[in-house]
Amino acid sequence: MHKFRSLLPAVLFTMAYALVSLSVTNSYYQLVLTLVPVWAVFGLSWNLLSGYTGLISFGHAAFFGIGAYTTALGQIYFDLSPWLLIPVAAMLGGIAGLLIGFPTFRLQGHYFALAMLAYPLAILYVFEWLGFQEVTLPMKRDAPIAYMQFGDPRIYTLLALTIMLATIVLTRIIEQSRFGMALLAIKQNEAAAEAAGINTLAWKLRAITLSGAIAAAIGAFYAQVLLVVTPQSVFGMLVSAQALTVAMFGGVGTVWGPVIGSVILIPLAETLHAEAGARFPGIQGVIFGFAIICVILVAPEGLFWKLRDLLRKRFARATTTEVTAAPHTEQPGTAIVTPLPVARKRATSEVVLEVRNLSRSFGGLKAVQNVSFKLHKNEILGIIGPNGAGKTTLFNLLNGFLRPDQGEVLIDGRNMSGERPHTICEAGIGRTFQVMRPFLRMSILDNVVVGAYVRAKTEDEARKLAADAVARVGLSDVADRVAGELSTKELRLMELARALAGQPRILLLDETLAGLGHGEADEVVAVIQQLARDGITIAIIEHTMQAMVRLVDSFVVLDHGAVITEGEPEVVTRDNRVIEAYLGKKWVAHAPH
Ligand SMILES: Nc1ncnc2c1ncn2[C@@H]1O[C@H](COP(=O)(O)OP(=O)(O)OP(=O)(O)O)[C@@H](O)[C@H]1O
Repeated sequence: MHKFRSLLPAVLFTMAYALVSLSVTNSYYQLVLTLVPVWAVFGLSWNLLSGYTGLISFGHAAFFGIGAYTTALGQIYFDLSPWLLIPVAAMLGGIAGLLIGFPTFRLQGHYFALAMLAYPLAILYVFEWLGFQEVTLPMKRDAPIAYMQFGDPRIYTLLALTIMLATIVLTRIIEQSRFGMALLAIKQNEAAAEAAGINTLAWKLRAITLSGAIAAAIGAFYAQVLLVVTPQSVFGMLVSAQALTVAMFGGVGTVWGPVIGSVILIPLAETLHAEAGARFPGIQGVIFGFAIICVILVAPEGLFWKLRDLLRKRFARATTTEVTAAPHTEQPGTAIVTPLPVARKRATSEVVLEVRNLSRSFGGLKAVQNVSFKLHKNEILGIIGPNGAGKTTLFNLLNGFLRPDQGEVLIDGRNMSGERPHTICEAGIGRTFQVMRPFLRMSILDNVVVGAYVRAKTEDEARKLAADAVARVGLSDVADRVAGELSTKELRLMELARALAGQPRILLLDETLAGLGHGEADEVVAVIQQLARDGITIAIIEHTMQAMVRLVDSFVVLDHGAVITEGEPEVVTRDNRVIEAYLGKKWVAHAPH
């Protein structure tokens, strides 16, 4: 019911648009009315990949053009109906997406955007060499319906609107599913998403396949509307720019963005082209360029988000008095805190994680050298060492962010070194980060849901696991707040909950107490102790020893990438090599023995 209600504005908008377009008789304006939903769908296809994952594509014309030529050539050479050719175009667009995505997703950020630029340009020249400079679709006056060649141009508008509504519904379904959540998580922090068990490459490939299919389908329909296809008009730079501009102008990462962008920009550009195109050729390009500059300056994420933020601020101001007058509720994070110290299951002799001779260098720097240790079930192991000792690099090797140059990581006796982070997460290892990696625009609960997908089969199960994890760290009261508004302590607890939601057997905590005040650190320590009591095995990196001495069962001490000693806290804290590594040689003489 809720899902249906969220589609209501789109349905009402489409119906109103259809009513307006039915009353227009001028064929030029009718064409403009058809082009608005056409470019909106193209923008929606771009949005599905770039708006949700943040991987900007400058080359969506590749898919659009493949679709346009499929329907044109399919009719010329095989006399097939566009009703069949449009789905075929979608399939070819999807395959092209997969083929393009596989090599190109190896690149990040600007490199990805630039590589995407190359595809439509390359295909454009191939089509020119092949002699498809200007392809005119054959006229089929005898079977206009079978060949989608309607005498009444309003039918094209209605068809374009139907495709637009279908794309909006599809995007909405994706948004509210594990697919959409995975894409948003990738956009905000790909490494954190991967560590939380999301197979980022697989989701990105699904996104580009679907995006390519939609772009090709609408390209095929566009060819059918214009009845003539040239390489420039479907593979050209302006076409790719059009997808990007309508989505960026209207708002990225929302179904409304491309629709708003199209409704405003397309009639503007088309009217100017008709009125002044003869005197100022390429005036559309100028309009799109100008629109991009305006958006970047005034509303970098697009009109939709700017308006939404303004409305929210106004609404928040109107309700401030009510909020301050509300009765004081308990502070977040306090409910679960129990006094220290507490009895828990002692570490057993069962080894759950074994590290054997692990090494990793960066150029000439040996960040981790020949490190070996064992982590026993129910143990809390502290990994300490001065700045640059190799602690975080060690965790990155354990959870698959880095491949070791040498050595093995055995989880329950199985060698997992070199596996991808989401696979290691699936095997039962959760982790948090020294520099926190929240998904800032998402609520606490949604942040944690992302971590639950690795275990949950259904959306409901994921929500339940996430709610349990949020309760375990004491954040239930603030679960709906956006992560960007949280304090350091709440963010640390949220990261802990995200790792917990995947029901790990082993947790790797990287400086979870960093940046916390004294009382706050005690609260987080209490949560960690509770997790250990619940049977989770923990390895925790910490810079300072004080907080750790009362928390851990044993230490591994690193210096210059190598283990200098290991053992119980009482022994390790008196070790001369440890004192020397932390305080320097001159302190060794004064150290109590
Ligand atoms: N990706 C990288 N490329 C090059 N050098 C790196 C890289 N990552 C880490 N290093 C270097 O490896 C060494 C170990 O770094 P690491 O971050 O693992 O230490 P750490 O013990 O976690 O330190 P800190 O307590 O300051 O976080 C440092 O000298 C660091 O500069």
